[in-house]
Amino acid sequence: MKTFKRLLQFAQPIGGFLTPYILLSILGSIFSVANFAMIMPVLDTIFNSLGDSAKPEKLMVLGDFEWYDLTNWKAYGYQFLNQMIAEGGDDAKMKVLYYVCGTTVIFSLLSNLLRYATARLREWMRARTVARIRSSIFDKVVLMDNAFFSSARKGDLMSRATNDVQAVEGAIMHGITTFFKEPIQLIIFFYALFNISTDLTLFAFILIPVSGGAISFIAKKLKRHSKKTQEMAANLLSILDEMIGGMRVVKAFNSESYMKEKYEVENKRYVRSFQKEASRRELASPYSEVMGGVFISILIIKGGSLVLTDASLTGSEFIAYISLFTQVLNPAKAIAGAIGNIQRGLAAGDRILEMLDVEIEIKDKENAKTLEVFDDKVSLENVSFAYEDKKVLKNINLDIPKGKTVALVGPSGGGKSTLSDLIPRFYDPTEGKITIDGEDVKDFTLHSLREKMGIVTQESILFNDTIFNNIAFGTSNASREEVIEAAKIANAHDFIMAMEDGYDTNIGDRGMKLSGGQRQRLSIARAIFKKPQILILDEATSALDTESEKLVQKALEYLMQNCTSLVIAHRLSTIQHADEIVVIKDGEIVEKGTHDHLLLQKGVYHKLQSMQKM
Ligand SMILES: Nc1ncnc2c1ncn2[C@@H]1O[C@H](COP(=O)(O)OP(=O)(O)OP(=O)(O)O)[C@@H](O)[C@H]1O
Repeated sequence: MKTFKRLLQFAQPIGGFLTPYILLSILGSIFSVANFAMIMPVLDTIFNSLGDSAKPEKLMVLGDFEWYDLTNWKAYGYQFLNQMIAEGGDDAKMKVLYYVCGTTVIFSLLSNLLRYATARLREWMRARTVARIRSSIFDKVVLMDNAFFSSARKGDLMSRATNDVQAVEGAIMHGITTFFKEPIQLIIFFYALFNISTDLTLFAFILIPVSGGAISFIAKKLKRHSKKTQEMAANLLSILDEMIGGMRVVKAFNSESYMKEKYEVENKRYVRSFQKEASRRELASPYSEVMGGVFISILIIKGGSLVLTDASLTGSEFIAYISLFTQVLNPAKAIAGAIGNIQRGLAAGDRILEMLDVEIEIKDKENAKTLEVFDDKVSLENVSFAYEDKKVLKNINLDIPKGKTVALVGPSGGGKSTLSDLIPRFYDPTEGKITIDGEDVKDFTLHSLREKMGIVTQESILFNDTIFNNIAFGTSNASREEVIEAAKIANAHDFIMAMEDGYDTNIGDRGMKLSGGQRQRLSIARAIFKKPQILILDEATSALDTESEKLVQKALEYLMQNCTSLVIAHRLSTIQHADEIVVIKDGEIVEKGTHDHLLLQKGVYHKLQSMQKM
């Protein structure tokens, strides 16, 4: 119930929807009852019991009787029909029949029009609510800490945002119908049934809880199973996602059958789980059908005895009662069917809410300041960092003075990328702090902090969009001149102009239509376009051939002149001119100094240099 309530909050403001929805449902149910009640005059006309009754002493006048007592409405209607018969000629009864059937058609039309209107309202509500859930998920994912993405599988996230949202969609639709519409229908139908026969309806009431108890028992079992099935669907999606992402490797290593097998195993587990769940869910419907059959039979026996022995019920009333009762079963069945669906949706809803509830650790603190200008230096003070339990950086002290270039070098896995991730706060240090001009970076808003930084990573991360939009990424009113200028500095202009649509060429998913070097030059252009004050280059030129590397290197050097830069490089030739070179090994700074100074030391840097020369 808590989950459902929270999901319903996405439907706010719900008042504007519920009032017309409930009103339309009430009206629809009234016309539906009236429609079924018309069977009484039809039967009474055909079986000749109309027109035989003695003339009443005083004619009933509309508005003169209690409107809530349906027997009065029946008497009024019969009085009207009797008059028609009394005043009509030989074919009066036939005319009455036409009249009654015409009215039935009108009632039927009205009740169905109203049903259609409620369905439209419900669909509108559902679409709006689900769109909001989807947006909330996206908004949350955008804000999530990087740490979340290393521990959670992408497929699982995707599955929550697609399959689970779909299941919730079904649950919301059924939920709205079940909680707001069907009970109204049930009340109105039961009101009519009580008016026809109190005895028979009281009797029916005894039977209902028996089936209700059994249905909720099935539903409970269903929920337990559901969560497992959703998780398996997420696994399937994960494997597919991994396979598509790693297609080249899968093919190059002839691992198609390995992947297929992996997928098949998971697919079979999913099917088994799904079947188990479906067989339980589908049980609800035949089960309620059978219960319905048993119900009706028992009612016919009881009602028949009221007609035959007691004579407290007329034949036409009895038939109308039974046909109305079959309609009562519809909302009751809908509720039973919906319980399963709602349980399924709630299990999915739990998974969605779990994701929305993930605590975001890297966020603006209260009263965070805007980082206006950067004047002096970026400092790492006794910084240590661990990915969960794995300590990756140990007690790092480092200054990056304004306008200078500091290079990080060292053996693979030493912690260079991790260190560079701490400055834009992709992660926060586990110990120590990072300051800009003496102030903790945590005191600044994330937006103003990251606004000052340009980052180019080993992997060029591009989006399925035009070249122009990829360079001007995140800026809505970028000028063409500025974009072109950035591309020229990054040595990307020429290859862009050689493409079919120039800057308006779409580069495909993650820039698939470009070569590795072209992708890298675009991400450099993107960083240049931002005119950053602090530049972080993590293997920014690794995917370039020697020729373009030289050109890009020049561009970067030009850029670095005006920037404060932190450069990570494996190829030491690219950072020889850095103001300071910092050697990181196993999470610790082992050497620091200029190129010449470090060579003289004959330590790790010297060793790395000699290895690259070989
Ligand atoms: N998201 C992560 N979760 C857990 N451990 C990680 C994560 N990212 C990196 N590591 C680990 O942290 C250590 C440092 O990694 P990092 O990428 O910072 O090293 P690096 O010096 O940049 O390496 P390379 O030069 O190969 O890029 C490695 O042992 C790596 O396995």
